[in-house]
Amino acid sequence: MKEATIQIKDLSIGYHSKSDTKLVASHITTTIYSGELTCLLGANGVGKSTLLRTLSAFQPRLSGEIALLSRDIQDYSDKELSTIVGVVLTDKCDIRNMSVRELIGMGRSPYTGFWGRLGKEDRRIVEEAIAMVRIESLASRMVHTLSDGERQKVMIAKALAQETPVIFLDEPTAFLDFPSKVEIMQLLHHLTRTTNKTIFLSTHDLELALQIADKIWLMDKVKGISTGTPEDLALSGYLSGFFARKGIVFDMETGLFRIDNRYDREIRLTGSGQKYAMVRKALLRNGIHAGCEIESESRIDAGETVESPITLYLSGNPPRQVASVEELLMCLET
Ligand SMILES: Nc1ncnc2c1ncn2[C@@H]1O[C@H](COP(=O)(O)OP(=O)(O)OP(=O)(O)O)[C@@H](O)[C@H]1O
Repeated sequence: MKEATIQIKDLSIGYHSKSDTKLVASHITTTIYSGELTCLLGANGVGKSTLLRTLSAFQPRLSGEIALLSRDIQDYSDKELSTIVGVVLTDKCDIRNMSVRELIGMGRSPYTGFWGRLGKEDRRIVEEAIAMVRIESLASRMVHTLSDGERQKVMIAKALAQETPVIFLDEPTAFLDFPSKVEIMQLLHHLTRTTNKTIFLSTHDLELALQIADKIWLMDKVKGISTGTPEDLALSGYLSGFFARKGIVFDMETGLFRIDNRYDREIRLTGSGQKYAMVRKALLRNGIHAGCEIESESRIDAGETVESPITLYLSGNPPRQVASVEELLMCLET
């Protein structure tokens, strides 16, 4: 059953220095639920990391309330918090002389003590975390030899080994290649479903978040934080307004953003299926709007199957068959 894990009321976040206070965001009132993957989106510098660090008690709030499992987060001891909240930050840690398995084992320290020895059950949990993130091949490597993406996966496994009901992650997909981004987001989503964990992460991977997250938080300097399912945010117009820029359009049919390529030419395109779609895409990428609805003297026939040739009917020229999209684009250039 979904529960309100973290309740935030009129929260202000930012930084105190000797001379003044830098307010990053204020009047944040919202709730994070268990069994859900919540993704925090927002432009560079808007305050995502500051919010994550404040929610995980790594830095003090300026004002307002943060209740974790119905108790003010300030009232928890560090030890208590380490069994409830696991945090994965983007900061690169300079860890030397430690293997991946040992580092993930440190996720067990809330239960064993910092230098504590891992028992049989702890070791089983570590292996389980390694298997969940699919990094068996890295387990015996030394941490300082890993790539950024590999290290990111290891830090996620460490958080999983910590077995906390709440996990905060600051840009967990930042250094990952596309398949790994999808894999990690799906894994985190799956975990919320199977273990009822509360997972809250910041990301710039908009498309992935819109397709995988249960809830989206849009953070904006002027509008503050808007929250909801990706679909409700789309229907209310928040999403399209949030990322409104020249050249980006929000497609209500797919609920995703797409690049609005500008075009200065139009051409009739016939054919069907995948080949038609790919030829149309390539032409638009090159400033030519093509489609079966367009009336023009020249025409391109993309054929009916992937194997069919593409035929170019340029006015005043005999029909010309081309074998690839690349060749078609070259013909249109000349
Ligand atoms: N220690 C600090 N002291 C003062 N200001 C800070 C500190 N750390 C960050 N800031 C400022 O707070 C604001 C929010 O920064 P934050 O790192 O939270 O943004 P972000 O949304 O995570 O950005 P990005 O997407 O680029 O990672 C920025 O203006 C940043 O310069």
